Amino acid sequence: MLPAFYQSCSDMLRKWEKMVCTEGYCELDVWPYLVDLTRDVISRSAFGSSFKEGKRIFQLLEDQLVLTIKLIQTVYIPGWRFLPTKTNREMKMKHRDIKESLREMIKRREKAIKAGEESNEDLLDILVESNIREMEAKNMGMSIEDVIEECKLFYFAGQETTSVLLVWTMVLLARYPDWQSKTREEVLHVLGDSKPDADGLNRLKVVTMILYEVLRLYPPVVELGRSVPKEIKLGNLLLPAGAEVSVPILQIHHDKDLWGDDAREFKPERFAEGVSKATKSQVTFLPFGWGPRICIGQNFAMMEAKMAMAMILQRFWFELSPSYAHSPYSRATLRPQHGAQIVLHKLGSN
Ligand code: HEM
Repeated sequence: MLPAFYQSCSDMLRKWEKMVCTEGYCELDVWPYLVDLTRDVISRSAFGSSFKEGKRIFQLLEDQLVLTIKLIQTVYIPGWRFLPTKTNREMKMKHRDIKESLREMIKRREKAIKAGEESNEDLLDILVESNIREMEAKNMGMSIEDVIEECKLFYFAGQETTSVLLVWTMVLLARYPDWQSKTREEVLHVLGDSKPDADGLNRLKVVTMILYEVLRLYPPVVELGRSVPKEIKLGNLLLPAGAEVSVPILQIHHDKDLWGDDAREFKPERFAEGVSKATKSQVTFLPFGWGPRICIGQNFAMMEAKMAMAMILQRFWFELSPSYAHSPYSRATLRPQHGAQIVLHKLGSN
């Protein structure tokens, strides 16, 4: 996955470098760039060589989500979704487009795999390969609908969450210049100005501390929902079957009883000796969830974030713009409501 991370980060940073090249600095809202970056990464990782086509499919999925939210926000009338309204027709057209494009891609991949061509090692190849094996062994496998659902899950679970982590990391490093310098020192010490590799990224201890502290203060997913299928005793609580339980990640991460009086402060040093020391081995840090449904993309996200931050710090120093208004708000994830206006300076300029 590292080449995908590197390629996408380079594409974004090339744009930033162009913007700062005349004056040595520029002001920009980094949020849309970071959203684009993580979208690019997930498209490359899921669709590999068919990256451009994959990106178009993800755009269609995004459009569908916007239309779905629009439908949810209107008055519910039973049977309405079957009427040929403009929104319903648009939804259908997009669904058909996604299905046809994926069907074409899958067919091409199946043909290539059966002809013994080398795997792209992307999500689509893994799905198609395992499907071929299932079909051969049990004569049953995934339908196009199943593949669409898997692609949707990866896209929505893996894209916005990571851009949220990156945007709050930039905001906090801009707000705490000492930590920004410390982090850059480490990056330059470990990686110099060369291309980050897996070994180098794994040695970035301060960057990891920063990312954990950002995930604690601004967890991209603020709460988890769970249904209780059958009655269960949980400590002193008796939860009846059918109950809906919410795990308030944001509140747990900000709880003074669990984290101390400085729970609301940005103190990356609390993670200096890892997560278990910081949490005294209790389940109090759960940005990626916990238990059997824990995020399967957590290592992917951490490596992607390390690559992006290392490459940004190798090239720029940055501060918050006076036009930045701090307003985290939760809309599926914990986003910056008014964007993240940052003044970027080319490293070496004042
Ligand atoms: C900072 C980034 C990320 C955060 C904070 C995050 C957080 C989470 C959380 C809280 C869950 C729910 C766990 C639960 O229900 O207990 C989850 C599930 C999941 N995540 Fe992530 N995630 C991130 C990045 C990613 C990435 C990059 C991918 C894919 C490449 C990914 C794929 C998934 C999938 C497939 C699930 C569903 C797992 C299941 O239901 O078994 N996530 N994630």
